[in-house]
Amino acid sequence: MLLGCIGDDFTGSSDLGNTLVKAGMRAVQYAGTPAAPAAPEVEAGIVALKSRSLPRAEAVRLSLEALDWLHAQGCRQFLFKYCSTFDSTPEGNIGPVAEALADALGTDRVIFCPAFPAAGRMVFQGHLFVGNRLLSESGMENHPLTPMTDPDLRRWLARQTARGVGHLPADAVWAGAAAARARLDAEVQAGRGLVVADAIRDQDLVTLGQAVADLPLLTGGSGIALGLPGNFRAQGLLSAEGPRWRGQAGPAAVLSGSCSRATRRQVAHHVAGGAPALEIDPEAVLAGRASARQAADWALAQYGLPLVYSSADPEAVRAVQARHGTGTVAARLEAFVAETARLLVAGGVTRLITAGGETSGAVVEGLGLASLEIGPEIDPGVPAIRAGRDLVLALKSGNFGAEDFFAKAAACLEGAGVPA
Ligand SMILES: Nc1ncnc2c1ncn2[C@@H]1O[C@H](COP(=O)(O)OP(=O)(O)OP(=O)(O)O)[C@@H](O)[C@H]1O
Ligand SMILES: O=C(O)[C@@H](O)C(=O)CO
Repeated sequence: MLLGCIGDDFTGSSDLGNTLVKAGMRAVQYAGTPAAPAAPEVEAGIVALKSRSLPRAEAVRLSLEALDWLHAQGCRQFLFKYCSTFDSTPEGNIGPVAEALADALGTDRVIFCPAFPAAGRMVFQGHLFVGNRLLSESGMENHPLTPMTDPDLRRWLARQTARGVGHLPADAVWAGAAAARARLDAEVQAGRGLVVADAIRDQDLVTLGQAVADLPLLTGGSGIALGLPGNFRAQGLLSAEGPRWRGQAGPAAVLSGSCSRATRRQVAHHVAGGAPALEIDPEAVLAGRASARQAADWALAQYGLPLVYSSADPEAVRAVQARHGTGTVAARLEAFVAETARLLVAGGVTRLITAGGETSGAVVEGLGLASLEIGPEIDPGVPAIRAGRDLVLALKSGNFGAEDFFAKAAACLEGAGVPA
């Protein structure tokens, strides 16, 4: 294993796997830190944690445990993957985890770059944009767990750490890898070792990857990995064969707990197209009036692509959270969706599509899946995944995917459009 990655959620980790596989690296995603060694052919290992919304001491502990395992697999470089919308609270976890990893690896310089231009995320003048809106006006200000109310990443990161936060501006990145590196080193000299880097195009991310090729740690969204396979290839370290993947026939279903704008549009599109859809009322789950058994039985009885969803608009989410507490609602809905997934797979579903990072994490953990082989891209940031002999998955980040994502994913998982 060459590259060791730690993802702070499950969909984000598969997004990173997608970037690496597209660039020709063999990537496997692990659900938590594995107990056993990795298979020898794995070139990039991604330990997916569900650490984005945990108390920060726990997020740090889990991340360091993952680092130890990746280190033991022989990794030469490490990447901490967080969300392209920098999802975190003023308490963390991005700053504290990055600091702990940097200390463990003995480095005093770390770049932070969530840019993912293909999904419309760009960093300029230290500010994060989603499409042509600032992060704080993109809908992310209403996120159920990590509302992002400040688009200035330097200011947001500074709230999470006592260390100096610096900036690597776009003009230094555009001047090439050597200039970008010189600017990074200058920031470190000035006492600002945690450096937010601008990037608005894929090429900027490749340049950044080249600029930090010799550093043990980098952090960012999946885009920050764009240049890394090239770095390893230039050293003759990658297999010429590249990744392999095969599709899977059989019944399919969609589970969505994501309340993000893109998911809500996908749910609306699916429903408007007349596909079978079952809305889950969180109040009914909390009161024990809706059960996973009922939801799974309903889905297993449908023709076409059934969708079970609790996705709701921000007002409805806030109302239920105010009545029961954010953590309680999330925990109960995630347990519900995990149990539904178990029953669906036990009932014969072989293609499972999940929407939402926390939701997908709950499903993968609930199904007890240990390692996921990353396959071809369905939509930017979302790959097809093989999770076992008969089970394939698509774990969709809340804000990713076109309107017809669910149907498209079901077709891709079956093998449509996938090179033999
Ligand atoms: N109707 C609802 N009311 C309140 N909370 C909900 C509702 N439906 C889902 N949730 C909870 O909201 C959270 C949504 O987070 P999740 O990470 O799954 O989606 P997301 O934030 O859109 O995705 P991502 O993290 O990939 O951006 C989950 O904890 C989920 O259980
Ligand atoms: O980076 C992203 O936007 C995604 O991979 C993700 O982490 C969303 O949860």
